[in-house]
Amino acid sequence: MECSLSRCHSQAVATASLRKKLLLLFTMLLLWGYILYSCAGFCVSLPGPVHGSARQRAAAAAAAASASAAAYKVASDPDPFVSAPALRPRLVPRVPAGEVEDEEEEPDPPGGHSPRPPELNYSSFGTKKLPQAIIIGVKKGGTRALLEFLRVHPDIRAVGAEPHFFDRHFDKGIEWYKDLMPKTLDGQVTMEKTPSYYVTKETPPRIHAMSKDAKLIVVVRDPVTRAISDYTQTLSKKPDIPSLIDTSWSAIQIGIYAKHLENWLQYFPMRQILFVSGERLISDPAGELGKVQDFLGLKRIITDKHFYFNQTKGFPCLKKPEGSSKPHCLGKTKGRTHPNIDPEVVQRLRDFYRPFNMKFYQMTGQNFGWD
Ligand SMILES: Nc1ncnc2c1ncn2[C@@H]1O[C@H](COP(=O)(O)OS(=O)(=O)O)[C@@H](OP(=O)(O)O)[C@H]1O
Repeated sequence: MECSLSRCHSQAVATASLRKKLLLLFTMLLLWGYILYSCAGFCVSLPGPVHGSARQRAAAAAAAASASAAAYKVASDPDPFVSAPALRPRLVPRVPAGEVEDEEEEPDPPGGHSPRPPELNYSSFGTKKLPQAIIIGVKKGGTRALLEFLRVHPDIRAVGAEPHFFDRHFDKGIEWYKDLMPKTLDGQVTMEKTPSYYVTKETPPRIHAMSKDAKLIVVVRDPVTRAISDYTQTLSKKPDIPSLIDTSWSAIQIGIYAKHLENWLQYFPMRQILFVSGERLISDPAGELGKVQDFLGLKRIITDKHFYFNQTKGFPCLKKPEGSSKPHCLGKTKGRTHPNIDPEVVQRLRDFYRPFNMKFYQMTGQNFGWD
């Protein structure tokens, strides 16, 4: 079909302008799509200005979600504070050494990861990895407090419940274990805590076979107080436990830290094991957390400003976990009132542990001040 020169020209101009408009519209659509895609994942609950790369921001958001989930858990606890158990001086339960210890009383729900509101679910990001760092002990040392405090760090992702893979579920295979872990982005550290690992002979070679570079963290506490804490927990479940000090009782054996350390040193060098003071974790949580962050090769993000001392609970709590404005104390099974133990019994325990403590100080090069 023919057209006049001027008509053809105006048609050509109209087509070109329409093309331009369409191109502009398409570019805008693309841009909006990109912005929406980015925001859907990362913008939902960033707690405040977060600096750094997109990856760091994503990591910060993931940690915020984790901390927030922990706060949800505590908020749903009907009684966040302790109640005094019956006093049972002189009683120490007798349980054969090596018998399976009871579970932590307030793990996260089965399935491992902390409960997390759907809009804060970042689990689709990253990949599951085997842990690079494990809190291996000790039972009643303050392991839950350490893990919950560490979870504030944007570069730490941890499974909430105790997996007990290397001591109880080893037959389930390494893939089962890996599948319990939360997804992580590059540069984030995957962690778990199972306090019974420290005293289980099979565990060091098994962890070594998984990774000879694994970083191991042990929260140690005065073995006398630790034993009483363990006893208090057993008492809360079985009020009729027998009354005797018996050094073969596993709760007493757990406190012979030097003996257990020898097993670990057959597989791991001392530089790969960090000993956290359970006492300082209470008196100076930020100081202990500083050392742990250094050990893990992470920036010191968790500092004094994250903690406050809750007078009612008598323990430090998280002031404002990232992603939440609610303070976060551990639940009622953490920081229980201990029964009054006969001073004679306490003295016997002190005397029993003294030489093992000295050996432990010597092996670690640290004086924990328990005597
Ligand atoms: N911030 C904070 N809040 C509450 N409790 C704290 C805290 N820091 C350390 N602790 C001490 O942790 C003790 C329990 O240790 P674990 O978490 O290792 O216990 S368990 O082995 O997992 O059952 C627990 O022992 P008990 O005092 O005997 O209950 C506490 O003394």
